Order: sequence, then structure tokens, then C-alpha cells
Amino acid sequence: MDASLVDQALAYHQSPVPGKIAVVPTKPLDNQDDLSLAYSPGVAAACEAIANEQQSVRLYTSRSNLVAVISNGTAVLGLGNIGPYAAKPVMEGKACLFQKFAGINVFDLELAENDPDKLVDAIAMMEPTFGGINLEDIKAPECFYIERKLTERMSIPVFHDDQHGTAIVASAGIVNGLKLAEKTIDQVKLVCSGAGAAAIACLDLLVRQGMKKENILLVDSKGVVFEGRDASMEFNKSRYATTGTARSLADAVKDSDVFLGCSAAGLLTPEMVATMALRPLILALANPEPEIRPELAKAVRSDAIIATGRSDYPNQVNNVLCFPFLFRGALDVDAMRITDEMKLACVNALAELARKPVHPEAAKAHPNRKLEFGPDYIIPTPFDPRLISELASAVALAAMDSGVARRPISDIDAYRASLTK
Ligand SMILES: NC(=O)C1=CN([C@@H]2O[C@H](COP(=O)(O)OP(=O)(O)OC[C@H]3O[C@@H](n4cnc5c(N)ncnc54)[C@H](OP(=O)(O)O)[C@@H]3O)[C@@H](O)[C@H]2O)C=CC1
Ligand SMILES: CC(=O)C(=O)O
Ligand SMILES: [Mg+2]
Repeated sequence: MDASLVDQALAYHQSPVPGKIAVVPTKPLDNQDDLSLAYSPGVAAACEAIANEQQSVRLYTSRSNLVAVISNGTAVLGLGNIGPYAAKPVMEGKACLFQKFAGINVFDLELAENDPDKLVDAIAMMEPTFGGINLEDIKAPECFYIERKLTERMSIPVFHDDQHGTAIVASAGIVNGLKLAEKTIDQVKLVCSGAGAAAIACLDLLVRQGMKKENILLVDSKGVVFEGRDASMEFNKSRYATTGTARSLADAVKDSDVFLGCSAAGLLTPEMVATMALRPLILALANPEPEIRPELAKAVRSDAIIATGRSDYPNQVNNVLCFPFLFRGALDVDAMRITDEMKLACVNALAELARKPVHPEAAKAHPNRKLEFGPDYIIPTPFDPRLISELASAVALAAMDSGVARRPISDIDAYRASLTK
């Protein structure tokens, strides 16, 4: 990061008050009467109502619109295991995005604990407080176990954003990128750099949409993941282990149609990009520094379509395009969990939105870009005001169709209209 951006970013985080988020009351608290409703004695009426009928917690507290963003700091962006204190700026950032884009309140919780079972116990205990759990920046493979155990134990949505948020947005970008490259998902060869939370979830969702496992090569910090490589290979890696002969990222990338980077800065070189198939699609998603900068890839391949996770390049493939809107839909139908149908509905809604004429408000937020479906616009920008209505309604509908909605919405069109800004 250049020095002036470092200075600006630190000043942004420091002043006028430290951090990016605050808790504010939603009811008047101006006099003795207000106080006697908000606090003793009035509050006891709400407590007793909930004690008599637990479900009424949604009427008398903020729980049903409150999500926990939880991290232990073991895989913070692409910065690695920098711990829970250093993770806090990211978690506060996620909290701001939930509120700004979907009106959802968040407590960010940074936990000083790496033991998966202790984390599961701690998080499961918080069910009375929250309407949903967004796990963030918890490294693989522990993240897979933690999410599975929590989903079994809790009856509110548990969603590991780095897995599924990334998978949903990357899938939408790949659907649209392949459309532009005139290729089909069942025929393309994909190389995935990284074999952690984001990578494995992306691959699983792509396979669910028709990508062939035999057309996928997975590369981790030791090179290509191949059968028999390690005495005991982590289960999720072994599911994508190849029987082929490629051993390095450079070997793997040759003739590939898609590069999916969920790993670390600078791993994809221009020389490697030069060997990719015609009209290659490159998603270099490592944050804050991608696997390759778009200008370096473009310099060797003018036919490439390139996306990063960053806000300062076109095609920002970032889970911010998913988590606020997916949770909006899930909370509004009181979903018990997040199903594959809800994820796929989100992929389709997102991909379709990019193919529609751009909304003036999104255009205004990007005064120096021409936003029109094409190689530099395969995915909507986070400032598209239609994200909330299109994605949340698609997710809510899919939750109802997949039988996890405890409060179905009878008129989905009216719901979509109520979210339209
Ligand atoms: N744009 C977006 O929306 C998102 C981007 N990301 C980015 O994806 C990256 C990974 O995040 P996440 O999956 O959560 O983290 P994990 O810690 O779960 O996984 C990291 C993976 O990167 C691999 N890796 C590290 N160094 C190398 C290397 N030199 N060569 C090949 N692979 C390497 C690791 O290999 P090994 O298994 O051998 O240790 C591991 O498989 C981060 O940069 C993050 O910022 C993540 C989520 C969302
Ligand atoms: C965007 C995000 O969640 C990450 O890079 O970890
Ligand atoms: Mg993350």
C-alpha cells in the first residue's frame, strides 16, 4: 500500500473518534417517563412477556435484526494469523457494511481462542442474543468444522462469509465472465490458487453449478494438490486432488480458462498469464493485494477479463456484494439456516443484475467508469441500490422454497418493493 493511503486510512480510523461503529438507542430517552419505560420498572413487562412466550423476543428486542460478526483473527484478509485484536478493524468494517447496505445491526466479537470446540461452545451460547452468526476470517481447515458444528447446534443462520459469501460472488462473476468469453461452465479448465476457506467453498459451489471436478486443479502453499502427495491430506483438499502430472502453479495455469485466486499477494506472474487459454478469466481475490495486479495481466493478455477483491479496480469480486443482502432475506423470513438453494438464488440474482442497465446511483458513485455489462463490468458495484431488493427477495423466496423459513412472506413482490430504495 502506498504511504499516502496508509496515512489516510489511519487518520480515517482514528478520528473524529477511534474506530468505525457505535451503538445508539432507537427509542426516546429524554425524561423520567421514558426512563421508566426503557428501564425499571417498564422493562420488566417486556422481560415477562418473553419469559411467557420466548418467540416474542422478536417483538420486544432488537435480536431479530442483530447479527454477530465473529472472528478469532486466524486468517484476516490475506494478512494471515494476526490475532483477534488486529482483526477488529475488519470486523468493525463488516459491521458498517451490514448497517449501510442492509440496515442490519452488528456486534463485532473478536475472540481470543483458537481451539475449535471451545469456539463452538462460546458461539453457541450466544444464540439468545443474535438473529444470525457471520463467521469471519477464521482459517481453514478449522473453519469447516466450526461452521458445521454450529449449524448442527444452532437454529439461526450460521454463515462463514469467507467461504460462502466469496463463493456466491465469485460464482456470479464466473457465470458472467464465461458468458462474455463465450465458454460454458461444464467445459472450462479452472486453476485455484489457495486451498483454504474461500477456495474450497468456491469450488464446491462451482461444481454444484456444473463445473467438472476433473477440470479443476487446486494449488496450495506446497504446489499442486495431487493424489498421494501427503501422508494425511486434509479431507477438503483431497476431494480436489488430481491424478495428473502438473506440480507447480505455472504447470497448472498453462491452457487454463479460469484462474481463481484465494491465496496470497503476487503469486500469479505475467509469464504464467501469457500461457492461459484464449479470453482467460482471472479472479485474483487475495486482499488487500491480489495474486496479480490487473495492469500486469492486461499487459500480456489484452483479451483477459480480470477481477480483484479491491474497490479501486473494475470488477470488485468481494463478499460485500453478498453478506448484507443474504442476511436481510434470511432474517426477514426467520430462516433456521442458510441452504444451498438460498446461495444459488443469490448467485443468479447477482449475475442477472450486472446484465441489466446500470442504476444512475451506482453510476454516480463511480464517476470515472463506464458501467455497462462487458469485460470491465461483470458484477454490480456495492453501490447499486437494487442489490438489497433483488438479492434479499431472491434469498427469502429460496428459504421458503427450501423449507427453512419460520415466518414465510406471503407477498414477495410487496416485500421486494418495500426494499426498493
Ligand atoms: N475477495 C473476497 O471477497 C475474498 C477474498 N479472500 C482472500 O482469499 C485469501 C484466502 O483467504 P481464506 O481462504 O479465508 O484463508 P485460509 O487461511 O483459509 O486459506 C489460505 C490459503 O492460501 C494458501 N496459500 C498461502 N500461501 C500460498 C502460496 N504461496 N501459494 C499457494 N497457496 C498459498 C494456503 O495454503 P496451505 O493450505 O498450504 O496453507 C491456504 O490454502 C485471502 O487473501 C483473502 O483476503 C477471502 C475471502 C473473501
Ligand atoms: C473480503 C474478505 O472477507 C477477505 O478478504 O477476507
Ligand atoms: Mg474475510
